[in-house]
This record gives sequence, structure tokens and C-alpha cells, in this order.
Amino acid sequence: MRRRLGVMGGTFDPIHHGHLVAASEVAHLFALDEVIFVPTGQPWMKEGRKTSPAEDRYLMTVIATASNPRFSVSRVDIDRPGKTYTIDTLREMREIHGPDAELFFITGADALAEILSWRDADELFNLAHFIGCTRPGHNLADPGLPGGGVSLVEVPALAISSTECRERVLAGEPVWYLVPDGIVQYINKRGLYRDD
Ligand SMILES: Nc1ncnc2c1ncn2[C@@H]1O[C@H](COP(=O)(O)OP(=O)(O)OP(=O)(O)O)[C@@H](O)[C@H]1O
Ligand SMILES: O=C(O)c1ccc[n+]([C@@H]2O[C@H](COP(=O)([O-])O)[C@@H](O)[C@H]2O)c1
Repeated sequence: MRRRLGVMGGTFDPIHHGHLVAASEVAHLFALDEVIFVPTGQPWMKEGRKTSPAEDRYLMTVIATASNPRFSVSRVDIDRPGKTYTIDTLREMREIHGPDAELFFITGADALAEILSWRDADELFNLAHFIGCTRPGHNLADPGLPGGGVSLVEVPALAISSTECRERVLAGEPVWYLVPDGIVQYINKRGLYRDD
């Protein structure tokens, strides 16, 4: 049997329940054997703003996914020097998991809408099937990747963003239940998001 692998890329600054619910629902709908969360190294589309150290974002992703036997975390994007491009992520995933693995790249509606501006967009669909998930406040539409290969799916709607979580911590407001308990504790322990 070919292994069906989901790849959930994100900056995860911090990881929140919107990410986890989307990954879990897609794993269910597409009968995925595993979902590999891949924190970005240098997210070039977020260059104008402050991003937490990659090791903090990696550790938060490990903490948030540890209890799910189908979830794992890869360091490929944070260990590759330079800006993070999904074309490189998917090539590396293919190398690691071999020619028989079926790759499914999972993305929210907002990220999917930008996909034609990603590096080597016309090659992306050769490397994975793309799955676009609904996200409150964003329209979900097929971006028209050359060659197709995009599925649009509805996932339980959670109007949570990492930006809102960071802003709430800065303002001294609670993020309990927006992020897993271990992430609240990690943010406090490391003093993340306390200054802008
Ligand atoms: N609430 C959500 N529901 C569905 N998909 C989501 C949700 N939040 C994020 N995603 C998707 O998860 C992926 C990683 O998102 P990312 O780490 O940039 O989080 P974010 O909340 O969008 O962050 P920020 O607010 O800092 O831009 C993207 O494909 C994004 O569209
Ligand atoms: O390949 C690109 O050019 C590209 C441009 C923007 C975003 N991405 C990827 O899309 C995923 C979500 O990104 P972000 O910035 O919304 O956290 C993450 O895996 C990024 O590496 C990829």
C-alpha cells in the first residue's frame, strides 16, 4: 500500500487549534496515514514582521502534536539555510519518503489564494496534491494551479489566528483554549510575544 502523507506547512508562531483541527479533519477525509507538520525556517512572505526563533516554533509544534499518533514534525524547513520555499520542502519530502509515498500539501484558504506567487508555482502540482481548507474570514477558491491538482474541503470553523494569539499575549489577555495548554505554558516560560 502506498503511504498517504499529509504535509502541513506553517510558521506556527504560535501553533493554535485552527491548525490542529484542519490537519485532523483532512487526515480523516483523505485517509492519511500521517500528517507531518513542517515549521518554516525563514517565511519570506512574512519578512516585514518579527518572527520568533525557529527553535521556539519547532518546539511548540512538537508539544502541540505529541499526543496524536498520526501527527509528526519535520525540521527540513528550519534546517535548510535561506528562505523557505514549498518547492524545496516537497522535493525533500519526496527524497525522504521515496517514490511510492503520496504527498498531500495542506493549506488554509488564505495561503492557497497566494499560491500562484509562490516560487516555481507551476511545478508544485507535480510534487503533491494540494488541499485547501476553509478558514473563517477568507474565501476558499481554486487558485487554478497549472495542471490542477487542488481539492477544496470544509473543516470545522475556528476563527483563530497566530496574529490574534500574539496580540492577546501582548495585551495581557488569555490565550487559554485558543492554543493547547502546553503552548500557553511554553509561551509563559519563554516570555514570547511580550513586546512588539
Ligand atoms: N483557523 C484556521 N483554520 C484553517 N486553516 C488555518 C487556520 N489558521 C491557519 N491556517 C492555515 O495553516 C497554515 C499555517 O498558518 P500560519 O502558521 O501562517 O498561521 P496564521 O494563523 O495564519 O498566522 P499569522 O496570523 O501569524 O499570519 C496556513 O496554510 C493557514 O492558511
Ligand atoms: O514556496 C513559497 O514561495 C511559499 C510562499 C509562502 C508560503 N509558503 C508556505 O506556505 C505555508 C504557510 O505559510 P505561512 O507563511 O502562511 O505560515 C508554509 O509551509 C510556507 O513555507 C510557501
